Formats: sequence, C-alpha cells, structure tokens
Amino acid sequence: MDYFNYRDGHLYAEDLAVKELAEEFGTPLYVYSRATLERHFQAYDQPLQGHPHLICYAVKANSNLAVLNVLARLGAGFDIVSQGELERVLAAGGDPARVVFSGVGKQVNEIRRALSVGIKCFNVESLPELERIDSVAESMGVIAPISIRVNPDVDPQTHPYISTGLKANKFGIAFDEAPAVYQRAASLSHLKIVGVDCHIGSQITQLAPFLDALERLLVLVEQLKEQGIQLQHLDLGGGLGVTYDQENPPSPSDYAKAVIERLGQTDYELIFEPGRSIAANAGLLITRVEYLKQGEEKNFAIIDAAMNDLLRPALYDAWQAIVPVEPPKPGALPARWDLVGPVCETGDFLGKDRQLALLPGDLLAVRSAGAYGFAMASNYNTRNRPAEVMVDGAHRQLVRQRESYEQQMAGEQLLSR
Ligand SMILES: Cc1ncc(COP(=O)(O)O)c(C=O)c1O
Ligand SMILES: N[C@@H](CCCC[NH3+])C(=O)O
Repeated sequence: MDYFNYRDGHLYAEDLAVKELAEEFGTPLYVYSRATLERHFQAYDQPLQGHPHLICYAVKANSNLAVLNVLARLGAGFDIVSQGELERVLAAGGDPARVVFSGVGKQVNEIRRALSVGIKCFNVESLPELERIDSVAESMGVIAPISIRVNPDVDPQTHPYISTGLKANKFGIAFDEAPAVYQRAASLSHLKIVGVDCHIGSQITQLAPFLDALERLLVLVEQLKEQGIQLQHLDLGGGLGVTYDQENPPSPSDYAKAVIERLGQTDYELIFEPGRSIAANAGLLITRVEYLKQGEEKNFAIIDAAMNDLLRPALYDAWQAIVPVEPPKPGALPARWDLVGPVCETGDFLGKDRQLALLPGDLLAVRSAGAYGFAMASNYNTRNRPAEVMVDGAHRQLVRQRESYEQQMAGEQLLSR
C-alpha cells in the first residue's frame, strides 16, 4: 500500500501533483512518500509490540539522509554494510546502539569506527573476520558484541543474483560449521556473543523459505545452549518481496505474526533487516519523454532517465510499472513502446513493450523505485545523478540536490607533469 494515487487522471504523491514536482525540481527525479515509509515500518513494528524486537532497516536499499531520518524518528535500528552507511545513519540521527553491521568484507578501520560509536553487534560472516574483530577490539581495550551469520542453505526461490542463503553463495558461515565458530568466538577474549543471524535473499514472495530458515536457526540455538552458549537475539535478516507486477508477497505484518506464532512466548529479541519492503513502494522515479522514434519493428520512447539512474531493469531484467503522470494529450501516439535512456548501451532500458499513448515532453513515473533505485545510481556516461524529493502530505522538501558536473569532477586533477 502506498500513497501514490490518481485524481482525475493526474498522478499524486500524497497531496501533491507529481507534474508540479517535476516542473519545480526537473527530471529525472526521485519522489518519496513519508507516509508510505512510515506505514511500511509500522507494518513490521506493530505486530511485534509486546515482544522484544528491533526493525533494522537495511540502509543499502535507500540511504538518503531524509529517509533514514524518518525511520530513526520511528525508533528504527539499521542494518549497515559499510562505514559509509554508518556515517549516514549517525548523520541522520540514528542510534548507534541499534545498528547491526553485516557484510563479508569489513575492513579494520570500519570495525574500529563501529566499535568506537558502540554499535549493537557485528554480523560475522567468516572465521578470519571473527578473529579480526577480536584483535581490533583488543587493541582498543573494548569488547565487541558479535552474532554469527549462518547460511541455512534454504532456497529462497528468487532471482539467482539476489539469493544469498545457499551453500553456493559467498555469504555467511555454513550451517554445519557454525557451532565450531561459536566455540571459537567463546574462546576469544574481546568478543561477546549476543546472537545469531541469517539472510537468505531478496524479493522473496513466500513465507515458507523464511520459516524454513527460522527452523534451522532454532536447531542451532538449542545446540548452542547445550554447549553453554546462550544467545540474546535472533536476526532473520531482510528479503521480504514487494509487488512490482503480479507478485503477491505476504505483508510485513503477516510475516512478523507468523514468526511470533512459531516462536511463542520467548525471551529472544527478534531482529528483522527489511530494505525493499520498507522503501521500494515508497518511491517513484519521474522521467520525461525526449524523443519518439517509431520504427518497423520497434517503437522507442527516449526518456531522460537511464540505467545509470535506475539499474534494476538492465541488471536483473527487472520489471517495474511505468505509468503516465497526466492524462494523454490530444494527438498522443498509442503504441507499445520500449522506454530507453540516453546511455550508450543496448541494455539501457527501463521498460519494454509498454502500451502507452505518448508525445515528446510527456512525464512518466516508474513505480516501486524507492529501493535499490538512487542507491544504485552511478555517473556512467558522466550523467549527473537525479535529485530526490520527500513528500509529506501537502509539503515537499528537496532532500538531495541534482548533482552538478563540478561536483562530479571535484577531487580530480590534471596531470602536474
Ligand atoms: C544482510 C542483508 N540484510 C538485509 C538486506 C535487505 O534485503 P531486502 O531489501 O531484500 O529486504 C540485505 C540485502 O539483500 C542483506 O544483504
Ligand atoms: N539490488 C537488488 C537487491 C540486492 C539485495 C542486497 N543484498 C535489487 O535491486 O533487487
């Protein structure tokens, strides 16, 4: 459920006409809805009231400071994978004590920074990382809270590029090796074991893989208890899918309730790391048609947004709805259009074979663009990354200026000799 709706054929973001936002801020433009972000966060948070829990929003999905700030104000925690994400969380007013640090390649300086601000825990993905965290903590004279990310080897039935919990994936520690890694952790002097973690993939549209992973974690938790290792939290990762097209994923509430039902009354703090299910449908990418090229085999609408602005279609062949911002103008050409950007790559498309009535100058909105949209944008073809706007009822705020060419070149130098 989001707050992007039509009124008399005009697309609105909450109470503001998208056309006016495009005119005010230019295109391409990312537009986010605060009410939608809040609703999605609450959909996880509410059913868990009365149960110890923390919703750690996965910053990688959308790391705009305003987005992080909306969630921080709701009491969110954050799942980070780099120091850059940590700095953003801190700048956005996030509480470091609610930060979990995932990722397979944590560097010494990142570990040091995370320890110095006092994060909740490291989700450790390998034995050498465990040892590195222990030695950095020792050098600082502190104790590092850790959780082991185990790889439960369940098939999330999603795109192969975004499944992470299979034996063949680089993430986490193999389920069968986990007890030995916990024993090693228990033997290291500057670590404190606080939990167990898994994350099996992204855009998962069924409950079964999550519940299978939970069963695996519970087996491990029992095994550890017998060995005298008592955990405080269970982190089930992120990965809940959203509706881009015909998918019908369980809602965050249904997911949270199913987990509570399986666990019954327990003292374990439950952690979730949702990214996409919070941010995707809270964002639009607005773009304008530059040129129309009708050919014998294909009709191309050349738009001002490209794969550098929204990579998902080019990278995963992902489908996202592309809808008109206004009713068709007189003389608009109805056809099946390939919506392609200005970037010099055949893979530069945002949508193919879309039935639309278009004229040059028309505005279009790519839906479900709030997650892995701007966050994956680049300067390829030396294009400036888009501006971002947050809508809140009838109020709008530019939350990131369109990049300038000067900003892109800042820090580069001509040869001095
Ligand atoms: C460790 C971890 N947690 C959370 C997420 C967020 O996933 P999603 O956006 O699918 O909820 C990811 C990305 O897949 C991840 O790698
Ligand atoms: N970037 C991916 C998801 C990757 C999830 C991160 N582990 C997407 O757009 O679908």
